[in-house]
Amino acid sequence: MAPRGSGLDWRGCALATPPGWDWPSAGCPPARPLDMASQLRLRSALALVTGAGSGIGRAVSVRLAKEGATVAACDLDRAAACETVWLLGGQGSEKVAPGGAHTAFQADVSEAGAVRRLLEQVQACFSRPPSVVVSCAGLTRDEFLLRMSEDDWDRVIAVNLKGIFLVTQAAAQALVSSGCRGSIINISSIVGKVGNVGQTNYAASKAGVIGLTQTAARELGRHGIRCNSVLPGFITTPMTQKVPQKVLDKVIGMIPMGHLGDPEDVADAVTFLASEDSGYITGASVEVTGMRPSWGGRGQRSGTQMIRESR
Ligand SMILES: CCCCCCCCCCCCC[C@@H](O)CC(=O)SCCNC(=O)CCNC(=O)[C@H](O)C(C)(C)COP(=O)(O)OP(=O)(O)OC[C@H]1O[C@@H](n2cnc3c(N)ncnc32)[C@H](O)[C@@H]1OP(=O)(O)O
Ligand SMILES: NC(=O)c1ccc[n+]([C@@H]2O[C@H](COP(=O)([O-])OP(=O)(O)OC[C@H]3O[C@@H](n4cnc5c(N)ncnc54)[C@H](O)[C@@H]3O)[C@@H](O)[C@H]2O)c1
Repeated sequence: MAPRGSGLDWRGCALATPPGWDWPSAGCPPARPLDMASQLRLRSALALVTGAGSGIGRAVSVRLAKEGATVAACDLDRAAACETVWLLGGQGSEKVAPGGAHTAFQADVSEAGAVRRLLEQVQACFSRPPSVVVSCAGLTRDEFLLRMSEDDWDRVIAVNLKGIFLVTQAAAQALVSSGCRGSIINISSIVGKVGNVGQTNYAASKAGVIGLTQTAARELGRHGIRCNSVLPGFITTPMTQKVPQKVLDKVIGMIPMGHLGDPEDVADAVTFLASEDSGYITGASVEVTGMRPSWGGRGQRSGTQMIRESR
């Protein structure tokens, strides 16, 4: 165990501290004024975020921490997860986050043993299961169907679909055995609903996430565990930076709001679903696309618009 005040967590990862914060002399970062604490929707929640090292997962981690959650930031890339914990600033000190400091974890979500160990480590670190679980870990291996390799199919299904099965199952088992309520949010994609050229593997994985989450919602509701999917459209992250510009130009032309979304737009929807503000919502698929649902449905608001109006 790293010495208290060393600025390092139990694994030796950098604890969330503001740049230049000198732990030994400065003590813990100042606690928030009480009135702000009372406004925090996720005060005392422990949130496990996979894919927390980049893009949407990093934005989700930052947003949940701002709402008072303690974040267990997991990624295949340990250094990236540690960087996210660092970015969470001093909000993770024990003074402010009752559940303990934000902490980084490394795991490959497509491996059952790694996911089992991840949940064991999180519970050992915080003495409780995560009550909020957000699966953002994912990847693309785009190619036309006529040319797609079996390996490209297998890897995308293993991470994007099996990974969410493993994390959802392990988290639900921990919550049910401890009698705790929870909110599980799985990041799918609008592609899982409408398909996309060059993405038979990815679209299948994301469609599977929707069906998995709807079924989990039916089974886990009796345990007080809600399960919902978020379906982002094109969001500006490293994942979309690989898309040929001519394709981006085509798709942007179809987006009524005329621009790609930001990771923070997705984090808004995730935070709503993580909090009691969505206490009677489960099995839902919230689209965050800058478009009307189904890419042009008439007279409906997008998920982002609904979230913003609910504030
Ligand atoms: C009314 C219903 C509308 C439905 C619209 C659906 C839009 C979906 C938007 C997706 C939002 C969510 C994405 C999110 O989940 C995160 C990601 O998945 S980001 C990655 C998204 N990936 C793609 O969109 C695939 C992009 N394409 C490629 O990577 C390559 O084209 C590839 C498939 C690898 C093939 O490469 P290759 O060099 O062999 O061919 P070209 O790139 O030259 O492409 C040949 C022609 O095909 C056109 N093309 C390719 N992909 C798309 C596409 N996704 N949508 C439309 N057209 C596409 C490309 O423009 C070329 O056309 P042309 O010959 O006219 O130049
Ligand atoms: N960016 C978009 O336009 C968009 C749209 C819809 C859905 N999504 C989904 O949102 C999620 C996050 O995407 P992003 O755009 O932030 O991508 P990103 O590439 O920026 O981040 C993905 C993160 O997942 C991690 N990861 C990959 N494989 C992993 C594994 N096996 N185990 C653990 N971690 C792993 C990566 O290291 C990375 O940090 C993905 O599931 C993606 O499919 C993205």
